[in-house]
Amino acid sequence: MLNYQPSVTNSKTTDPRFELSDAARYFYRQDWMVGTAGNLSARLPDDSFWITASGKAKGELSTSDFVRVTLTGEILERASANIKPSAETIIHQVIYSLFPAAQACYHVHSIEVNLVSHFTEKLNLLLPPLEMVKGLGVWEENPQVAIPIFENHLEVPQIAAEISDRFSTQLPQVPALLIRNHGVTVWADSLTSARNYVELIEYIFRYMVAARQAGIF
Ligand SMILES: CSCCC(=O)C(=O)COP(=O)(O)O
Ligand SMILES: [Zn+2]
Repeated sequence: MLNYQPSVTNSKTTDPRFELSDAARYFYRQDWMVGTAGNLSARLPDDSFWITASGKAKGELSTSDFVRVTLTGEILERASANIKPSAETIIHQVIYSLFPAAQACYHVHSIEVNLVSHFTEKLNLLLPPLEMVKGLGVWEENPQVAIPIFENHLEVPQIAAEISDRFSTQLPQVPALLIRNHGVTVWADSLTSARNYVELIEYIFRYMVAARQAGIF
């Protein structure tokens, strides 16, 4: 008997839009991608990337809710002409251009991100020296790790330009950045790692909010 594998199985393993949709549904259920908030992308071997279309409910994405764009933002593929790439695509372009190893870039909005973004007025937010920081790639005893913070300008290209300018001269210690009153963006060398980074960062932010309430940090 022929061992028939339906083609959908094959495309599910090779087309990152399935994993991006699953991740978005998971983040939605955590309250980190409420409504249409946030955007996710995955880089392809030709350096183009699939990104969530703008204004789509992130808890119920399908493969037609993505746009394939180049590193300069040119649209290559979409289900129909009225589907637009995320309004924040230019931030993903900057991340993929600055970090050639990045294969995925995830941006979510949680309550904790917005709370901790007020814990300092400086350009960097010091993270507590938790064991969890190792999951972000810093294997040090008592790590002193800070996450860069950017202002939430109305014009997204201005946010992207400030990220590009700052990171061109000073690389971040961890693959993550905060936009004040807005959200967090992480990048990683795989979709699985990007999902883990979001979870780790969200854990650290939850800890920071709870610790501040308890007068610890
Ligand atoms: C309701 S969230 C406002 C826009 C935003 O910050 C975001 O992450 C979602 O924008 P998109 O265009 O990617 O849907
Ligand atoms: Zn956003």
